[in-house]
Amino acid sequence: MAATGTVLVVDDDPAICVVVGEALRRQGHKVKTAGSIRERAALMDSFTPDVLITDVMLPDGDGLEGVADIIADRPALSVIILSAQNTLNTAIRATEKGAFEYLPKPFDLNELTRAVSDALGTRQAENGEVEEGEGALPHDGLPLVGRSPAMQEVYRTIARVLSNDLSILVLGESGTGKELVAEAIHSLGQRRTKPFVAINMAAIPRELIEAELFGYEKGAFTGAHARTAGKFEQAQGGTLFLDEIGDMPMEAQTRLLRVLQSGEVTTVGGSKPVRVNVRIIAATNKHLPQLIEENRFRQDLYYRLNVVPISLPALRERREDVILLARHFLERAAQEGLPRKTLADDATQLLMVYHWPGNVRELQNMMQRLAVLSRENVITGEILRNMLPLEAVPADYAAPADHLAHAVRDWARRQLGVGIGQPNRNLHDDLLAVIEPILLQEVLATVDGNQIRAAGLLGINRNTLRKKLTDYGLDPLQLRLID
Ligand SMILES: Nc1ncnc2c1ncn2[C@@H]1O[C@H](COP(=O)(O)OP(=O)(O)OP(=O)(O)O)[C@@H](O)[C@H]1O
Repeated sequence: MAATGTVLVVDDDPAICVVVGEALRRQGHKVKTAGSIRERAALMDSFTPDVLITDVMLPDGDGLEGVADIIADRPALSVIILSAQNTLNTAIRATEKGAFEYLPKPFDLNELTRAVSDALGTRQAENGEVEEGEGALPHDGLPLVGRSPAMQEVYRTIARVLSNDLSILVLGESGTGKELVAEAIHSLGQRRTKPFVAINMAAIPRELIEAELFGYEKGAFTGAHARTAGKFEQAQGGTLFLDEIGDMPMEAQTRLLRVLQSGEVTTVGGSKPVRVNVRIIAATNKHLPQLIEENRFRQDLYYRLNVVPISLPALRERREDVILLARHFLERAAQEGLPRKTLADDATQLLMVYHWPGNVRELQNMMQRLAVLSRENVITGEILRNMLPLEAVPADYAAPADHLAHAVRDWARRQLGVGIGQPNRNLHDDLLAVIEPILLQEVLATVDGNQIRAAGLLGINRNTLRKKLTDYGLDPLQLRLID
């Protein structure tokens, strides 16, 4: 059985307290939250947590101060430090204070829930409570992976809507995770014990949308053999996810608006309205204001749905998440029993340069394909290139060193072709005369003309650098100005 315990979360950002608190509660932990050192101290008088998660920058001081004393008082307590000051210094300080784990902000919720499970597992193992082989704790944290600033913004908004029923409009290209966000809001929110019902407007014939949404009476149309409840009734008490709302026909929009205003649904062919209580989350990859202008979407419905917008960034706009996601999908495949695969450096490079028109869905499919089909356990750039559709590799893609190698080969062939057989060629020095000044210029410009630092970066001594500058006629002071 997975270890559960008591956790105190200290962070002055209420959104973080809510999201972290909910994720941990879902795993069966008992959680309390505090927003300052003072509140932390007050709570710790009456509540004995197994794990303390604390931010460093708190409104009334440094969250790390006092941690060593707390640990001295309660040796069984595990402390996890969160910090937005992602410096080595903070990490070192956290370790010196005896923290069990240090997580730089923005952090991945899965990583945090895993750290809590690990802390509890270690603690119980030390106390002899865990039987052999039971140490690995499953972590079914939040399904959303990503730690880019854009995703942190998404997490914050999700946290703010969990305790209310405001309508939400999720915007983003296909495959960015709109449905996943809707599911997360439902499963973490106050309606989680009730149904989550999804309907995709683009996947249903236009003439059937109203019957699907609002239900129909027996005999309402050919084939309507019995009264059938629509998605609204099916979602009673829970959440209704209206996917691809931009594809909803105008007539259905009018009817939807009426339902949202009145809170009552009347089936197609029926006359007796039924009261419904559902939270609406709509999603679209279309630009609704444009559709409004073209009279294809009702403005009043737009306002009704767009109470809280959540914009999901395209994957190419948050490249820092690509590798995290790729590893997540490979790990998931491994947990499903497929061979465990890792990514070689040149494979990660390739994943980072690709523009992902199909967003996270495309990345997920690609990783699943690799997990199933590749015979190698380490995925190299070569394997990736062979397995990807041709258009997956941009035509101009090459690692920077490949470009240079190509240019040098080209240069050498030209030089050898022109005047071949001439004695006393000095190709080595000629090549250096082409590339060396460029290297010197770039390095000096980066360090603002500072020759000591430039020599350090180049790995040559300062006198050698000065001599080269003179030989090439380069003025370091002017190089400061190079952009
Ligand atoms: N941040 C994420 N972390 C983990 N998995 C993700 C993430 N975003 C998307 N996915 C996965 O990618 C796939 C596509 O996501 P989803 O269906 O939610 O996208 P969508 O924006 O609703 O797409 P569409 O507009 O085509 O309906 C799903 O399998 C989902 O689980």
